[in-house]
Amino acid sequence: MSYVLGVDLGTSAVKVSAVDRHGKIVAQESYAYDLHQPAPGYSEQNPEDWVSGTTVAIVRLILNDHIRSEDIDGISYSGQMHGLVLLDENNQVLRPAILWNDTRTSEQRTEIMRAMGDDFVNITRNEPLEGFTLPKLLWVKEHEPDIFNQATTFLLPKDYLRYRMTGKLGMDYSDASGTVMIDVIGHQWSEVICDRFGIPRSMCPPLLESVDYVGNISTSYAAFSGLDNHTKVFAGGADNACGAIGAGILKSNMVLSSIGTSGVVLKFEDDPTVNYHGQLQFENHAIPNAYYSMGVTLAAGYSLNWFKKTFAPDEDFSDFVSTASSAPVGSHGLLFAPYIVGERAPYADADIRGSFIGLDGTQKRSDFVRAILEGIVFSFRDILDLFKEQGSQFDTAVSIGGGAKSAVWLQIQADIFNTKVVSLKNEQGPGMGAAMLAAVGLGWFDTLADCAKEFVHFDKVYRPITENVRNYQKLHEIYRQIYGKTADLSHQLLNFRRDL
Ligand SMILES: Nc1ncnc2c1ncn2[C@@H]1O[C@H](COP(=O)(O)OP(=O)(O)O)[C@@H](O)[C@H]1O
Ligand SMILES: O=C(CO)[C@@H](O)[C@H](O)COP(=O)(O)O
Repeated sequence: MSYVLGVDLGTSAVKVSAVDRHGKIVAQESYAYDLHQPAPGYSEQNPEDWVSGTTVAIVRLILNDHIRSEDIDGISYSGQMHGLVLLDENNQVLRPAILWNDTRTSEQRTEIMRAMGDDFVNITRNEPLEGFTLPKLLWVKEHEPDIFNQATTFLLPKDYLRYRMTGKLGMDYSDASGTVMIDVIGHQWSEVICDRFGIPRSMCPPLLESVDYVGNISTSYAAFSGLDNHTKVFAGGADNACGAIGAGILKSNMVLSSIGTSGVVLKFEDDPTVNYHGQLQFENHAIPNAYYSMGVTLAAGYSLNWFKKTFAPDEDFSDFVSTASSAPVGSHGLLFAPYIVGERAPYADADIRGSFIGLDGTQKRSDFVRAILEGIVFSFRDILDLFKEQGSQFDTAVSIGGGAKSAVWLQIQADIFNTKVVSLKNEQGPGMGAAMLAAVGLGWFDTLADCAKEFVHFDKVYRPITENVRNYQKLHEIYRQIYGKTADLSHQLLNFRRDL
């Protein structure tokens, strides 16, 4: 037998899938780790937890699922994006990783735009939002100069994991574009940006294509994990790029709707000159010389998790979510705006906070659950509308992530998008994308498109229901007003908390 491993290094857990030459997931193991929020807006993880979690999952694949290490021919990765990992001259981690959903960097964001304005957006094709890596580097430089001065390299989460498994430093373009430090079209670190913000060019790791072979599993990691050092390691990609590949989004008529901790609406870009002026993210793809754009809802599955953890901690997740089907479309007049950790798209506002609007004494808990599912999809619809304003047309939305496990949520997506929604047979978007990078890297297929034909299979189709579409259209008109009408109140309340 011959397998590849797709390592999906997520925010809540790492999932490792063993995939055969036909794209069948023969075994899968995962391991959850903690998120540390030491202050409002802060979000950190210990990089060592990623390494231990991945190793536990691999050991379980070998011992529990009887995947023989000599059969594992390749490994690649899908990684949570943007997180800053700082290493010293001995490649030791200097501080906890500052993650994509950490919003402490509003001042640095303003500073960057003040210094470079549109030039910055023209080079990186993105605004320097709080979640991205450059503002995090500048925050450390300003607030922890001793640490910054010891730093000789920075990496992103899955690059650190790959380093620990191979001893090789590098970063692929799809993840590097999320640092907002590369010239996206020129495919290189931007000297202008590094020089302007005093980031030594030597801190930037070598750039790789996602399918590039970086080396074999090192002897020391093989001894630690039970892997064999014949296993070839390929660079891997940003989770959203891998999610798109694993969901077969290889043409611009399809849109990806991903409900993980964060939510993503993503489009394959045929035209690299399209300009969203930073309102949407524009990134290098894991497919060589291709691009994609996306809008991110910071708290998608996270909103649902928060509600469940707070009000129904002991219930089974699926049972809890399915209670939404006992509430009607529109949740008896309850709307939820999912801005509970700030927002990125379409409102790049780290200080906005969420709301329930239309609370009524007759509403039940099921209305709240449904309102959360609906509010997240209304936020996705806002992003979809931005694509449509630029002339995009879609006939299919492919739904991935934990949220795609729920039939009621899939139907809500079809009704709010007014588009056919499909789920995947192997609901493993990013992990499958990672496995596909290894399969192409090994030469099992010539291109990712060829690999998709063998690996990606659609499952159920959810079609819009006309009456629901009409009602959701009316509700979306109301939902769209929430940001403008609550922004000032949210900002005042956040300042109140900060002053305590
Ligand atoms: N059975 C379920 N039905 C609907 N949503 C679910 C279910 N199980 C988990 N989720 C949602 O999926 C999210 C996790 O998705 P996942 O793609 O695994 O996230 P990540 O890669 O960000 O860790 C959770 O935040 C949760 O809200
Ligand atoms: O910040 C972004 C994309 O720009 C997030 O999508 C992260 O990449 C984390 O994703 P999940 O852990 O929610 O999948």
